[in-house]
Amino acid sequence: MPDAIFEQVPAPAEMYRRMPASERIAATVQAGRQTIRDILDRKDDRLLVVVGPCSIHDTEAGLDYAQRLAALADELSDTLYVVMRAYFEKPRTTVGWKGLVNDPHMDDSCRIGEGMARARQFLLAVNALGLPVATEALDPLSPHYFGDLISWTAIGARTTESQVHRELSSGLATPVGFKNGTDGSVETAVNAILSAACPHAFMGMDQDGRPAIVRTQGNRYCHLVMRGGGGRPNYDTVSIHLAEKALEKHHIPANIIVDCAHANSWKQHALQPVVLADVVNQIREGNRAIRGVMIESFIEAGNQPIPADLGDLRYGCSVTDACVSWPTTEKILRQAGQRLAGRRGWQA
Ligand SMILES: O=C[C@H](O)[C@H](O)COP(=O)(O)O
Ligand SMILES: C=C(OP(=O)(O)O)C(=O)O
Repeated sequence: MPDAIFEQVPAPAEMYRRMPASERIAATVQAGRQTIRDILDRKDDRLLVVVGPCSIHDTEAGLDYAQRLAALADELSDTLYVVMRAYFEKPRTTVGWKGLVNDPHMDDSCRIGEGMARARQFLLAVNALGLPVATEALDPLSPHYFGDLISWTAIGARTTESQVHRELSSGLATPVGFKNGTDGSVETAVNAILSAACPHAFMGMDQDGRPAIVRTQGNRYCHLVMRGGGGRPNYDTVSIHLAEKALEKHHIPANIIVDCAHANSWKQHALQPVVLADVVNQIREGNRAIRGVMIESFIEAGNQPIPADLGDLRYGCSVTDACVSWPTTEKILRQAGQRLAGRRGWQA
């Protein structure tokens, strides 16, 4: 037995009963998943844009952001397919706040049951706006609690090499983007895509919270997310070209999403617009592999440490990685939309 203390939390089925998804919400999720599959299958030539805060710590500010984003998504829907980034679980390099699910009160009380419920409530509210949502799957049990409300999943750079996350991805109902490793290794993500495409059997839990053997069918909508690493970005033309070749070598569709943040911008939020503009240029120049981009954005630019008194938190400002502000987000997405407008069929 592990040397640990166990506290019970409600089973996923109980949370579904308390917070069910309406038909309209379920339709938003399904439409989100199908549109992303169509983008990956090159049946839809819009650019997928996964954009939103590095992490959700204040659901009120998160919803304020979602309302702004829903309007912008509508405005740009001819050329961009916008999905909100809503990350509730943060993989840390060493230690730090692990996100709303793990510690919803940001005080190390780690009321994980409450965190699951708050994440679910938030996802219901965002999907109710007609805005589909993307998240990172970190804890293998979390998708049981709110996976029905997610349209796109990321596996992070720190877990792309993990068998547990590859198995999990093989059974997710969403397209899954595997990040390249923190050392910049694309091979790690290629191996993850190959693994997750296959059926797996592993230990997990059912919706009633009972231990269960999980048997999956394999997920054929896994793809590569380039986020830079090993001390350098990898969104440049040559790196993208080499990644395409690595995918083709393994007969994997050459579908790439470029993360404009993280090592691609040396975690400097002010560089994300530069990366985005470069990627849009590559697409205008004829690149067909880049199907989407990721941007870390919130209401206020930058980030802030978590203060001892949470009353001192700055509204709408990230408590994890630095984000571009809302005005910058509007500006750069409108520019991307304009630069890609009239180019329908460029990727088909
Ligand atoms: O996107 C978020 C961070 O880059 C990731 O969680 C690692 O953060 P850390 O290095 O501050 O722990
Ligand atoms: C942790 C993240 O990214 P990465 O796994 O690329 O570091 C993230 O997108 O929040």
